[in-house]
Amino acid sequence: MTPELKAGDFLLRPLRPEDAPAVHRLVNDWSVVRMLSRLPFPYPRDLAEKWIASTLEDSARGEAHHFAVTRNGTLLGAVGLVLSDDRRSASLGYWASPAVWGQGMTTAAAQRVVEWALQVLKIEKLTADVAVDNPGSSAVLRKLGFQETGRGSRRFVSRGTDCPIIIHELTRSGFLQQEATIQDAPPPPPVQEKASTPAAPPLPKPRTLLVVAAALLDTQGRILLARRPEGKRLAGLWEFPGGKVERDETPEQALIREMKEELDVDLTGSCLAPFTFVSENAGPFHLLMPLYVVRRWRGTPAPREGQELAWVKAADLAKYPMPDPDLPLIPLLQELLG
Ligand SMILES: Nc1nc2c([nH]c(=O)n2[C@@H]2O[C@H](COP(=O)(O)OP(=O)(O)OP(=O)(O)O)[C@@H](O)[C@H]2O)c(=O)[nH]1
Repeated sequence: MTPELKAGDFLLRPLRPEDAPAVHRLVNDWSVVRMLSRLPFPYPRDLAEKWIASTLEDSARGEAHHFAVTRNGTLLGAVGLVLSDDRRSASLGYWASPAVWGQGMTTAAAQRVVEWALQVLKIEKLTADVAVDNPGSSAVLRKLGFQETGRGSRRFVSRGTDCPIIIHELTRSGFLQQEATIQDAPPPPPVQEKASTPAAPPLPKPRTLLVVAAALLDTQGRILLARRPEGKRLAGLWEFPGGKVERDETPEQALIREMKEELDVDLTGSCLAPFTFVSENAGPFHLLMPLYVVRRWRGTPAPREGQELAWVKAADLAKYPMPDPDLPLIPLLQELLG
């Protein structure tokens, strides 16, 4: 199902039947509809209703996810993803009310949907087509890290003719690389007086981030997972509770602090059994994450930071989308608890 996502001031949510008047008013505008290949102009009201109904069916089947972009309850545009049959790639599309053009809304909303698609749906490749006379839309895609991969032509119903288009693509690895480059941009190289052999482009500098996490096990051998809340990096993914080790803290002290802050449980004096660790590229940093197994604690885990909690059987772990670095932990926990 299509979730609710936050992007700054904007709430992205599934479309609803009652959005039809606003969708019709915003799309039935030549400056908007001329850039959307499949829609006629004028745009009839019943098409808005049919489109919204189809987005709900597609979402229930997991074939597409369309989001209404709203601010303070007002619908201002939409962002959509249509998945391929094998669910490994998707095409991205969007439109926005001209009243908010140039304010960064489309970039913010599309960026959030792209992150969600790559991180939560684990999509490998996103594509987007843009009419050549729509440079604003190409600029949005470039800001999201898309690259032009080709040119083509497509029939635009509203214009009654074929129009040249630019095909753009963003791969999951390209997205991760971009995240790393933005956060760890190395200083510019010193200017060289004489050009010798051309220097290889600088590799992003890996910064190792030490994060501790715990697999809290209940008496039935279920593991506690927490879902990262909207607004945090990797929002929507399930992970082992924990957090960054602060300066002057041991990993165990950090774990006790994080468990108190996040779950209001007290691990003081509990057996914190080192189980395994993650050492993986995690985009903007290299993640080093010791994972402890903890079977006893004081208190009942409660979501103190707006996260959702779930007690999950080892066999069901793969049903909960997790950050990529966590994936190798799943079979290890299944072996421990199997
Ligand atoms: N706690 C935890 N973090 C994980 C896991 N897997 C994983 O990639 N991470 C990453 O490790 C980093 C941990 O940072 P965090 O945001 O939880 O740490 P924190 O509680 O100190 O956060 P704060 O800086 O927002 O207060 C995040 O980038 C997170 O995505 C996991 O299983 N558990």
